[in-house]
Amino acid sequence: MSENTPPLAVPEHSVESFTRAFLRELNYGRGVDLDRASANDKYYALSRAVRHYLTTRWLETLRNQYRDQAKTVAYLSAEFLLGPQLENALLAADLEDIARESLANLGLDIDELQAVEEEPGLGNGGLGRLAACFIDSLATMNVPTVGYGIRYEYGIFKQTFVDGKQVEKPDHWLHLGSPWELPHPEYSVDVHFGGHTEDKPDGSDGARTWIPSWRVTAKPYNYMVPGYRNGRVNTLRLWSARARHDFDLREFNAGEYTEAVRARTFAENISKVLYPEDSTPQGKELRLQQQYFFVAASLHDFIEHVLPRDYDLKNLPDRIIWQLNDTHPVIAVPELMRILVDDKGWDWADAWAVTQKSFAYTCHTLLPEALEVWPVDLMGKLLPRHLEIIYRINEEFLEEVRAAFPGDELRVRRMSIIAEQPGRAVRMAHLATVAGFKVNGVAELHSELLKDKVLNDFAQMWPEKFTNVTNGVTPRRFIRLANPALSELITAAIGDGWITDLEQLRGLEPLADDAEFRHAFREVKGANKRRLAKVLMDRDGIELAGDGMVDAMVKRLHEYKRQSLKLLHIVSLYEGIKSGRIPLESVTPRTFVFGAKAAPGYVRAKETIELINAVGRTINADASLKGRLKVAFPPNYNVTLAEVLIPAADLSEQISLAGKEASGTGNMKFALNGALTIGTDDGANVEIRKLVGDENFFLFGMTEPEASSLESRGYDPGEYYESDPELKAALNLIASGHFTDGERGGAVASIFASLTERDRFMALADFRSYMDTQKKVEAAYLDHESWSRSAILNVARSGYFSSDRSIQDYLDRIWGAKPIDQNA
Ligand SMILES: [N-]=[N+]=N[C@]1([C@H](N)O)O[C@H](CO)[C@@H](O)[C@H](O)[C@H]1O
Repeated sequence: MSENTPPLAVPEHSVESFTRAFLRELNYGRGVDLDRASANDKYYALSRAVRHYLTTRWLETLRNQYRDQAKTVAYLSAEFLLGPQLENALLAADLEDIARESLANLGLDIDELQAVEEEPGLGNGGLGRLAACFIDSLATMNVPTVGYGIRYEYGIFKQTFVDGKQVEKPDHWLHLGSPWELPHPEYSVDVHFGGHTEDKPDGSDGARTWIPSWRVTAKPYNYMVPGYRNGRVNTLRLWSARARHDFDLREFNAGEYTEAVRARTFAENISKVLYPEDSTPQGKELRLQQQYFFVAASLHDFIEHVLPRDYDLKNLPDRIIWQLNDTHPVIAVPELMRILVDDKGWDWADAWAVTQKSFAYTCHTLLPEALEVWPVDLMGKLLPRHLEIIYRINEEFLEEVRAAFPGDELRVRRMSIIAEQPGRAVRMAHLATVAGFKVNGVAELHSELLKDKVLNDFAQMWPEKFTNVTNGVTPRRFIRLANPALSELITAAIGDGWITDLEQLRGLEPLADDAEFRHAFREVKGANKRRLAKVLMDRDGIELAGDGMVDAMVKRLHEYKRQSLKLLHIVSLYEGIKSGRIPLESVTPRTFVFGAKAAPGYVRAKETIELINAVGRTINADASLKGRLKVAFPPNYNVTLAEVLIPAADLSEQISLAGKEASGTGNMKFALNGALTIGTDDGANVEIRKLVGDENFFLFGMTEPEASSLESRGYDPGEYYESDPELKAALNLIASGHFTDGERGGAVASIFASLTERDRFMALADFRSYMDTQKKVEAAYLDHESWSRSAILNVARSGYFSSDRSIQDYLDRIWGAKPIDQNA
């Protein structure tokens, strides 16, 4: 900092100074008076006032980062499901009470202003939310970090229900602008596409010249990522696509008005909208454009804008680690090779040596269809130079395979980065595994299955490359912000150290045996249920079963997650009551809460939503059930709703077929908020059960080995349908059109057929075990003391599932970056 730059003063932490900052932003920032200000004006002014308190730390962090040139983690992710920003900024800046009092003095209710915020829905589900939790932990743990992603103009669609069917609405989250982003057009980067390549006569080994045919401008928007009261504010840099020239005057003058703006719309399409698929990639060209767009801009930004001019890129791996969040950013590998060989004139071998030390890859799935492959024609048309580089990487890699496994051409074909069947295509997971120096799964079981099955050939060749880092969630958002009542109870008992050291929750274990604490714990859960009931009534006119069990299943709608199995439980219970098989008074009052978006093109998923709503409508309208059973399916499940729903739950449904859910993170959030889990031994459920204890977890269903051996033996769902009368009765009731005004076709017919004929994810095979375990749940719930005891032990023993612990594992096992104390 040059001597004549006066140090930036941190605003005083007082109601008076906060009020001044708020009014200054309102008057000078928004140009309005308090009595004429709109809700958005007040929300904007409030957000900007809070930003003041964090900006000084932000600038200090950036200044120190340039000064120290410390090793930085660059988290490359096509998705960041950030959630509401204001509440998190207030918490990080320790301004909650000050802001609340300051606004109250002005006759304003801070909760009302917070509700104005449109949450940035820049992600689909677990993968995007994990990225957001991780950058929160990296900042709170003082790790120099930059998150790189895309500033989609339209985030994940808004879900509405019309006659129970999902109807998507565009999520124009920026229509009122966002007070949390700072554009930096001066750091814009040109990103090229298309064209062809030519020899580079005097070039270094492997160098060629790329003649692109078109380009767009990547404009960066910076977002603050504040650490929790530690003086560090890291940066999330999201790129927005712009045409080089917004407007072509020549075209306009020639009267080609549409032509004049064509380039602009074309370019802006790249960051227009998030692809709404979760675990089933869209092979569309625009998707590959999006991936290359943000990756190319990010690499250029760091190498050309962050590193000192004369930085020797040979040392790049000591200065930055590029973490690849799934295969979406893997095109970064040939991009770095292109920069080093074509632009910097390095020899291929030197470039490859640095590239192999610069990237690490996190795989988030086990579903073969979720592994991205790009047809070579499409890659060759859009990124001709990158395809050439991938071919050479593959060539040299297959030489290595042949050397390690002489004569095993089948292995060579299996491992090749280029698939030959059904069409020639680039296997992005193979490219990531060949180039990455570390490959990790996101839960112990997942990482084992990656080594034993999905990437087994690679694990045999490079066993040391494979590791595991079990996912985690940030306790700042998912306990402290989402569940203030529980936070106060915990802090009163063990202090507030748990917020940044979640293992301290262990201190609660003895209190599980304390009747008074159990009572207080139930009071908190009860209050959270009443809060949820009010939100669902105000938001969607939905009623909960008065003071009953809240049984929640909230996650994307996907057949492997088995919302259909949950539905079979509800229908079987209902059928049992209606047929007299189950006495109504023996049924524990229960509300089945669903939250789930289906990818717009995923027909079976949308049919399942339709059927859940149909069953819900019938049950909720059935007076004979005396309100004992309720189905609540609030539309548009997102981070904001999760923060109200999860703290209110008693039972967490984690019922995927074993071997299909890589990890899950909702399961962790529920356990940390005192819900008991009914689940299979899948993903992170296995580690949750191990830590909380079998007696505090409702395990059911086949294990992964049992499921895969049933599959290999040939699974016939019809056998289960025929042999289990309760199952048959439930399926037949659905098929009869009972829930669909007699309609037996459409969703009813296709779901009945898919479950009784194919049932790829074996819902019918696990039905009996699930039903029997649900009976254990009912019995256990009747004993409130033992239930609360188990719930408290779930909280106390789930500290491991903090994303801070995940980040420490990444630091220890993969990154080698170090926390840098800002205040040192
Ligand atoms: N894509 N993807 N993968 C997922 C989730 N659907 O986003 O990533 C999440 C984050 O790793 C996992 O918890 C989850 O099991 C997995 O299916």
